Amino acid sequence: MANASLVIGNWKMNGSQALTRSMADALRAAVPSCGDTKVVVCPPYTLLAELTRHCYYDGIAVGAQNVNANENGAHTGEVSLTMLKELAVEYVIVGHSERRAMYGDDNSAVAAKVTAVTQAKLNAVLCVGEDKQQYDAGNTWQVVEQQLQAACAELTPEQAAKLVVAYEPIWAIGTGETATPAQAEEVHANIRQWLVKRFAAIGEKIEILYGGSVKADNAAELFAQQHIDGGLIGGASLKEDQFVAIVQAAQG
Ligand SMILES: O=C[C@H](O)COP(=O)(O)O
Repeated sequence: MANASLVIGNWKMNGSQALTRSMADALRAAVPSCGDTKVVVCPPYTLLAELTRHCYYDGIAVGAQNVNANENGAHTGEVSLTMLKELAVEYVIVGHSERRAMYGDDNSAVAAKVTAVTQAKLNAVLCVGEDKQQYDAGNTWQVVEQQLQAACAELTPEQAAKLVVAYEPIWAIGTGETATPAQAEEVHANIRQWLVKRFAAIGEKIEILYGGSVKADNAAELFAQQHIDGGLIGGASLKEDQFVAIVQAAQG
């Protein structure tokens, strides 16, 4: 049994055709069979086709970092779910804190995206998490609960089966400052309780990932926590050796 069932790399606005190929090769060589751990790589849109060409085999899936909830039409610069599906994308990150803070993804936009992604039968990776000020004020759970409530307001249990939740304390993203395993575990346990209350049996099965400065040297301890089902990895997912080591820590 793996320590963690899902590891997702979020390249953000980084990467190249060359990194796409070398990451695919590194993962293929180091983790030829990912066993119980699913590995997903989310590069920028422009690299999706290249990644699909190199990674389209069991165990490694392709993900996108965002999507437009509309089906098609006059939305200059946007990308639809149909377009992502044509590239064999299986996962879509929704509501990342960087999009919430810089690109206007408020709770209602996030809810529309989660609904659209799960309706299209892709996996929506819903990001939630508090900022430093909210953390210092002791409001972590209040913030996370509000984000969950807003994003899941319209979801049916069938759609919830395609949901993944990523808890990412904003103060730990790209800062090198990580929530301790115990801190993360406490929030994850609350998220699990909330999901079960909201979606009954399906809530037990929704994967809950931790994100925020996960590296090769802290991954195993985080993944060992009861309610941490895997990781959403930023910076370390751009380095082949780091990302492979994190996947191996997930495999146990
Ligand atoms: O999506 C990934 C998260 O924002 C975590 O990023 P990080 O691992 O660079 O802290």
